[in-house]
Amino acid sequence: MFHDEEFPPRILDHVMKNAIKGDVTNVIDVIDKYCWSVEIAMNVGDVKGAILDKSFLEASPKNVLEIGCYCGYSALRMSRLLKEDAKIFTIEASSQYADVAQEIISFAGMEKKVQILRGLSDEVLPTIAEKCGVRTFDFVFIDHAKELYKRDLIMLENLGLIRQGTTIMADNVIFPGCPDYLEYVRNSPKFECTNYPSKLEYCENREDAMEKSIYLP
Ligand SMILES: C[S@@+](CC[C@H](N)C(=O)[O-])C[C@H]1O[C@@H](n2cnc3c(N)ncnc32)[C@H](O)[C@@H]1O
Ligand SMILES: [Mg+2]
Repeated sequence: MFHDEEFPPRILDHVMKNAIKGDVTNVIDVIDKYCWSVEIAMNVGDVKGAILDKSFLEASPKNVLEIGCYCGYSALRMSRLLKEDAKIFTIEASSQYADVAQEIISFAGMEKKVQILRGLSDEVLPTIAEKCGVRTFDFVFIDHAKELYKRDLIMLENLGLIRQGTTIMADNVIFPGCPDYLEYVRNSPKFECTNYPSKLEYCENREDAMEKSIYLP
């Protein structure tokens, strides 16, 4: 259901034909309408997206990291809420998906606000600070392979890429789920956690949730 490799070119084509160039909110709406009515995709979606938006606004971040860009949907959502001098760095392992995301982000006019970093997270993270000129991230959205959430959060800690007060939002903590990540953040005195129950993207009856963890080492 979630790994149709032909979805990204289809959504790109749909956006190009139906969305308004340079209108990021319209691009997001066009993607949501398509995913509700034609086919489901693994974007965070509009329902959990509203939870992401709220946490993002509360954090008011300057440097944002996303792990798992896919077609650029969540990066575009966050880009609408960015402060003037702020930027999103989003890591994507698949070059096919990264190509599509770049086209959609540019179509929406957000290419200066969102930078895609191509490669596997564990290969990108060790050099990200130097490459991107960022010391620490203020907000992190984790939404890639569920079994890697914990590993990559520990990597962010060990590399010193998160600071006192950094907000970490993790998607799909119920479905597909990331039990080892939840166990780690909830039992660590370094994180203050809040769970946001919701539904799986573009589904009305499957439970999912996001987990917010504030880093307080
Ligand atoms: C759920 S999708 C991201 C959805 C996106 N955040 C959104 O809401 O629009 C997960 C993405 O993570 C990518 N991914 C999986 N493992 C990865 C890794 N180790 N490093 C970087 N990207 C990875 C996949 O190729 C896929 O595009
Ligand atoms: Mg997700």
